[in-house]
Amino acid sequence: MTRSARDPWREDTAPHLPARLGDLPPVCLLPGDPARVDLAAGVLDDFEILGHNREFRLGAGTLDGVRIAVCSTGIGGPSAEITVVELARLGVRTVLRTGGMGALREDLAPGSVCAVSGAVPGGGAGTYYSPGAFRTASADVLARLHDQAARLGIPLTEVRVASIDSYYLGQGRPLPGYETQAAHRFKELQSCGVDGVDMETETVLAVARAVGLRAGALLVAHANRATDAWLEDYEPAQLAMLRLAVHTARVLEPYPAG
Ligand SMILES: O=P(O)(O)O[C@H]1O[C@H](CO)[C@@H](O)[C@H]1O
Ligand SMILES: O=c1cc[nH]c(=O)[nH]1
Repeated sequence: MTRSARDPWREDTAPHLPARLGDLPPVCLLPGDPARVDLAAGVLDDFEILGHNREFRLGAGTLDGVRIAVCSTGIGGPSAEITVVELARLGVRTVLRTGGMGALREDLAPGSVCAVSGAVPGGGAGTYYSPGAFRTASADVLARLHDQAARLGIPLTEVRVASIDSYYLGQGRPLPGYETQAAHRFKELQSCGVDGVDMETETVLAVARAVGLRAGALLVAHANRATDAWLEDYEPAQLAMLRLAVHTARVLEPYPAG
């Protein structure tokens, strides 16, 4: 069978994600790190890995009988765009990023679990979708995250983020010979009205909106850039975030197609 370069699906199989039409439930969590897909086995029953291709590791499990998928996006906007576009065509209706961030606010200690209300535009691949628009999380996803956090006793802070397709200079980390540029860049980030930085949320929210999906983002602070603190024992914080994510996914009302 000859594939179209413009639309390189092989019948019902996605070009990048290891999945075919009909494989996935309507809700999918989106960690960046493929290893976080395996961690989801700690918060879901009957968890199984469905496939792995490049940075895209895909699994699914259940909570109280509700099936929930987990698919890693890899790092940055380009692979996050691919993930959201292909998940939409595979029949997923709601995506929830479950990622890490660098907090910019001093009071967000490493390990803090944060619900994203929105992301400022301009940081990555999301730029190709509604350029200049502030990216908001779906209101019902945000509301359910707060409900479930209260029910589970997980402290939750609402944040705005910038997603930057550059971990080092773009996030103001100094490199030899680039110290002044990095310091300037860090000040720029501190003054753009956001509480944290990551690398995918903006793209996930922007692309999801464009392809008709409901979307939200839950981020855990892996680091605090204001206090220069780094969380070495990261797994418990990731598990708290994943626990909140799956309980939220379980109670979301179905999101009907366009
Ligand atoms: O932990 P994840 O979800 O990958 O998220 C963060 O960690 C990576 C950088 O180390 C970037 O992907 C960033 O967004
Ligand atoms: O500093 C950080 C930590 C996690 N993720 C990022 O993008 N930056």
